[in-house]
Parts: sequence; C-alpha cells; structure tokens
Amino acid sequence: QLSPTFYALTCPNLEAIVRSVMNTTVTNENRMGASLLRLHFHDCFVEGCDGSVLLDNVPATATTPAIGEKNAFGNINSLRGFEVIDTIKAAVEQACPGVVSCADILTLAARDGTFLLGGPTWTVPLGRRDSTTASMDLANRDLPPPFANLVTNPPDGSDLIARFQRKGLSATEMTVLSGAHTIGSAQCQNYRLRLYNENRIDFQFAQGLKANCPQNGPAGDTFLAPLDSTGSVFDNKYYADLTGLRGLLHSDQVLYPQNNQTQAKIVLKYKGDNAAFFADFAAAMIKMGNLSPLTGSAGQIRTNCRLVNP
Ligand code: HEM
Ligand SMILES: [Ca+2]
Ligand SMILES: [Ca+2]
Repeated sequence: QLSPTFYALTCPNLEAIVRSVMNTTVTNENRMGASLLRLHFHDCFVEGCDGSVLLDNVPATATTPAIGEKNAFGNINSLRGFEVIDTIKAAVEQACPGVVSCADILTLAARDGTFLLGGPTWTVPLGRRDSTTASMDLANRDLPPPFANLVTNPPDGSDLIARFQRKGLSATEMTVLSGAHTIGSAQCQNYRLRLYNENRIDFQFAQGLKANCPQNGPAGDTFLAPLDSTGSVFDNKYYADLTGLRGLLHSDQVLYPQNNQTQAKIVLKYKGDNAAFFADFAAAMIKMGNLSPLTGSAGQIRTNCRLVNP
C-alpha cells in the first residue's frame, strides 16, 4: 500500500529536503546519523512505523490516556535526534504544508543517516500516516533490552529471535539489522555487566573499557563507547568484532554463539561479504519500515511531530 512515488505530485522536493538537512547534521556530528537510524527502529517496533516515538509525554487525564514512549526503559536518557526531525519537518512544512507525515520523514532520515556514514541506500516506500497514540507500556514490552539472549526464554520473553519473529523478521534479518550497531555508541550502564560478568569477551577489549566504566555505578554510567571498532563508519567490521569477542553489548555477542552453527554462520557470512551485508540490510530496513503503517484516512498528518493535532 505504501509507494515510493506517494508524494511525487504533492511534495516533489521531499527527499532533497530531508537529504539536505541530514547532510548538514551528520557533517556537524556524525553520531546523529546513527541516532536517527535507531529512532526509526524504536518507532517501528512499537505500534508500527507511525511516528508514535516522536510524541512528547502527556500525563493521563480523566478522559484521555497517557501518551508517551520517551520514558520507556530503552528510550529515556538515550534516544536522540528529536530536534533534527523538528528541523526537517519545519522545512518540509514550508515547502508542502500539511502533506508529509512525521513517520515518513523519520523513515527517510534513517535511510539518509545510514548512507551518509558510508552505508547502502535504498528506495523508501512512502505514505505512512502519524499515530494519535503512544504507549510507554508497549515500548517497554516490544523494545529489546541489551541483556537479551539469543534463544533462552526468561519470563519476560527477552530472547532476540522470538522478539523479531513477532514482528515478522527472521533470525537472519534480526542479525543483519543488528548490523546497525556498526555505527553509533552505547552508554556504560548498557555494557557494564558484560565487562565484569562475562567470559566470552576479549581480554584487552574489556580492560580498555573498564578504565572509564567502573564496576560500581553511578560512576561512569553514561560513558560512551563505540558499538564497533569503526563507530562512525557503516561497514561490516561489526561482524568481525563479534568473531573476535569484541561485541559491546551482551545482545551483540550472543549473535555469534559457540553452540549454534546456523546462527554463527550468518555472522561469518556478513563478516566475509560486505556487499551481501549492504544488500540484505537495505532489504531488511524496507521490511522493518513497512511494519503496520497507518494508511488511507487512518491517523493524521501531524503539524508538529511532538504533538497530536488539536
Ligand atoms: C537486536 C536487538 C537490539 C538491542 C538489544 C539494541 C540495544 C541498543 C542499546 C542498548 C543501545 C545503546 C543505547 C545507549 O546506551 O544509550 C543501542 C544503540 C543503537 N542501536 Fe540498537 N539494539 C538492537 C537492535 C537495533 C536495530 C535493529 C537497529 C536499527 C536497525 C539499532 C540501531 C542502533 C543504533 C544506530 C545505535 C546507536 C545510537 C546512537 O549512537 O545514538 N539497534 N542499541
Ligand atoms: Ca511507532
Ligand atoms: Ca563500523
């Protein structure tokens, strides 16, 4: 139902506007390309790619439910890039008022962030509309935590294969999408347990990180480390780092297990074949971007990405 030419008549310069703001933004701070890619993932995994993640928190009233995913565990003090979406939206509203959804803008920004850091590009199907709701509970339920395992089943169902399966994404697609961790950074509080409690970790790698991420918080809690050894370049080093036991998050390292050859082979394939990684990443991004969009007359075109229209 989505189509790459959805705005061809109503906003022909849309993609040029998004690219131009993203180009300036990423040139100024390359991490922002990664941050927008993550923002899109966190949108799509919670009630589909509907811009729900962009809505500011609003407490419940007697007649309306609370709105907001920004306070969910994986999002609070972690998601970034909301101002960039505001900037793009303002430029798009000037060129074509009331036509383009925030959900589509975010999808294009994620594609451009990937490309501008050296990754693949792809054609984005468009025509998503914006939600009028957002749920912190749904975000807490559907966003994978960094301590997730590959297949074991803790009571919270935190295993990665099942979580992606629930969104119609295979183990291979989960592994290729995790390759997004070729760019950007994580905070010490998300990899501390891995440094001090795990043995499938390269000794030198762990030692180096411990210096700024002491065992006991809150000291060092927010210290940033790149997610792979080339954190500002979108490449397949992420997979080589996993085979060297230098995955930063527990959820990264479990993608290269000792006891599951089928899974380990996916990592080895992308480690050895950058072209396959790029092609499969692009295809999986399109698939993730198509997760239950609002179309037709469902939802709305928000004027301000942070607020439901009055
Ligand atoms: C497989 C399950 C995943 C888990 C458990 C996970 C978890 C995390 C965590 C904990 C961080 C660091 C946040 C912080 O410390 O503030 C992070 C960063 C990031 N994630 Fe994921 N993630 C997963 C999958 C994905 C996917 C599918 C994408 C996109 C397609 C993605 C894109 C990113 C990016 C680009 C960053 C860096 C953001 C920045 O530097 O601002 N992640 N992820
Ligand atoms: Ca959403
Ligand atoms: Ca990299």
